Amino acid sequence: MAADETRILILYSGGTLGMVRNPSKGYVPYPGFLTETLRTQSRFHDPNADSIFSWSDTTDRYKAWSEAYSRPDSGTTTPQRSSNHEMELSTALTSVTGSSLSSHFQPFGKPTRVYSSSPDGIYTKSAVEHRISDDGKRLELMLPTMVTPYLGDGGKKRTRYTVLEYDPLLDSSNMETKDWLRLVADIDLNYQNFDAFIILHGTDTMSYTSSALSMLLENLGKPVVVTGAQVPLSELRNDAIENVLGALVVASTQPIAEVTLFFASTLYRGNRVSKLSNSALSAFDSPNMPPLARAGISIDVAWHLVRRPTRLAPFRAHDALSQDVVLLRLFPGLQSLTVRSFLESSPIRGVVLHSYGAGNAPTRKDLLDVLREAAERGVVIVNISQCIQGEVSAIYEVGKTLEKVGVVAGADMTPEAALTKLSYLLAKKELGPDQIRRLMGTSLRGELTERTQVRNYGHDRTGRRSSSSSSGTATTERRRGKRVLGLLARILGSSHDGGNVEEDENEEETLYKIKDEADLDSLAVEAERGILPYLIQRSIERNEPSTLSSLLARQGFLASSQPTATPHTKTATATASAATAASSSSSSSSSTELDPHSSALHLAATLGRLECVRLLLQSGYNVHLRAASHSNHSPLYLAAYNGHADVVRLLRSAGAHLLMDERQADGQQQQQQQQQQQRDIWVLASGPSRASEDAPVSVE
Ligand SMILES: NC(=O)C[C@H](N)C(=O)O
Repeated sequence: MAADETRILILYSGGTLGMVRNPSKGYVPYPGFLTETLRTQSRFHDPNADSIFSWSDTTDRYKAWSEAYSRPDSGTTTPQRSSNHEMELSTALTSVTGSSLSSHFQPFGKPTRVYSSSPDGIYTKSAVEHRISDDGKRLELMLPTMVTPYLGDGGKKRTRYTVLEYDPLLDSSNMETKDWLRLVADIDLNYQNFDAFIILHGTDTMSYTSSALSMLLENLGKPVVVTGAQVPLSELRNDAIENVLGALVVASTQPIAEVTLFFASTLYRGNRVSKLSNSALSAFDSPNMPPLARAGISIDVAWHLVRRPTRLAPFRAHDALSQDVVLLRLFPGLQSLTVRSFLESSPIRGVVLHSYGAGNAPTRKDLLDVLREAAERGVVIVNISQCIQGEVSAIYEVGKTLEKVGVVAGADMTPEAALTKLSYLLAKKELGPDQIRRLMGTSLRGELTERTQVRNYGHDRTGRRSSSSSSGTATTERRRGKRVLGLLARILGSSHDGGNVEEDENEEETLYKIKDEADLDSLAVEAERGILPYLIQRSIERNEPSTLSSLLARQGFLASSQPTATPHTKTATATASAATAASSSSSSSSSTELDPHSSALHLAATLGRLECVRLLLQSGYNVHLRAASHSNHSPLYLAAYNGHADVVRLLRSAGAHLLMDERQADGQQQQQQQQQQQRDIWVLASGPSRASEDAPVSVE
């Protein structure tokens, strides 16, 4: 596979988007329909890059295409409709195998290897070959691929994808816990061979699935985008095309290594969404957190909200969920007897309690006694609010009473996130109820806003800059800003190597005689915006980890306190418009964001700067990305190619693996590199990297 292609695996579990109307049963998912629809539309599949989509980037190219393809004998983009439908269909079908219509039915692209964790649960009709593995546990398929027209990056990249279609396809109301585990197992089996994953899913339980997947996929280094539609592809007017195409583009072009949900031009964190409408095309919202991105005229990503793994740990797919969990919604008049029999009649180990308002419940002793007894038996009870927006904060006495009987606050989690997180934690045998209670109030995958987070990041939950939080750190930040300017002067002005510039504050003060503090603030930030990437590069070249460390800290702060470009939530109408107003004055692509396309890690890997590589990984630089400036290679390949075994080892411990085309290239490389030492490094770079199974639950 070429390095200019992003490779995506689509796991198609079902849902409205691929349904066809059955006269007696209503909409039903129909095997093969979705893949065929995508294959026959050139915006989704353009194997020879000869569709109008690949040739309309300039007028000259369109003219050339038009002259070649619009001659009277060249056919049209859709089959002509005749008055006789039967005849038209049979003519079209004959033509598929013949020649005249073949341009409308593009052949599939070259097949690729895909694994399925469920040997009996796959639609194999379009597979070129398939066989059950010797241990009977998985299905190995050669699946044909589809490839988009060239997109983004100046038209030099395109996306090659393949669809692994589940059988039976499910209306998502029929999804169960085992189906989530299956999706996770399939991502795990195919993790190294693809750059990103898309899950096509019904909307009804999509937010449960995206929440569960976010918990089960730990230290994720690649995008996993869940999407679906309200209106199926089989309808002329539908939202499936926009959603699938949008998910493909976002997954291919934005290195957001999280489980996300893309719907109606909006990308949400997967564990922050709920389905709020069954009639609007914009069916989802993320009431307690702004979206991660909006696909408007351009794709605006709120990079300061995007999570990046900062632990040196490989990707890990978890394979267990507890089903002993329930949702319990309070309502006026709820009888304690009902709750008691509910809690005692089944093997319940976890309860998500839907309380009122800011986490309030009746203070009736009989009801509280039932909850206390359950908590004492080890049942973990988590309090979240019935309100769509807001958090549980125990500001009223009635709320505090719940805490006293052992109910823990679930902050601003959605019911879907709270339930699936509880189910994930209860499946961990090594965790006792108290540990689970503590973890339920801690952010594992960005599913809740921790109070300290609000203070540290200087944003409230609608994404506005929080003024109260920023003032406390202003002085420190001003000092750090000056320090960076000092570093800048030192690096640019001096030819001597090394030296710990960071500690030398007096010298910096003399370098910068500041007259007007307010001017300095904006000047310093502007200067840093422009110069930080360059300084980072220079500190790597000069192998100065301590300088790099302070530059990265500064970059991290500026990225997290980015005042805006934050796409707002729909539910927070009032505050959202304030957020939009605040954001309108600033650019959405400020370079103070941690540049996701930066090649700093590639440079450090190439030069063998071990400590710099470690610092970059701990600052959230993605271990899998290719860099155009480094022949489209991953950091791991560059470290191996340049013979830096220690860096290879470090990258492997952070989950790096050679990309598909690099694995093919490494064989040739080994042949050229005769020395034993060089051969060893490629073995090191391509060996298996698995997270240890008994690693403790991590708070990322
Ligand atoms: N729009 C949809 O996909 C709804 C469908 N019932 C499902 O969840 O599968």
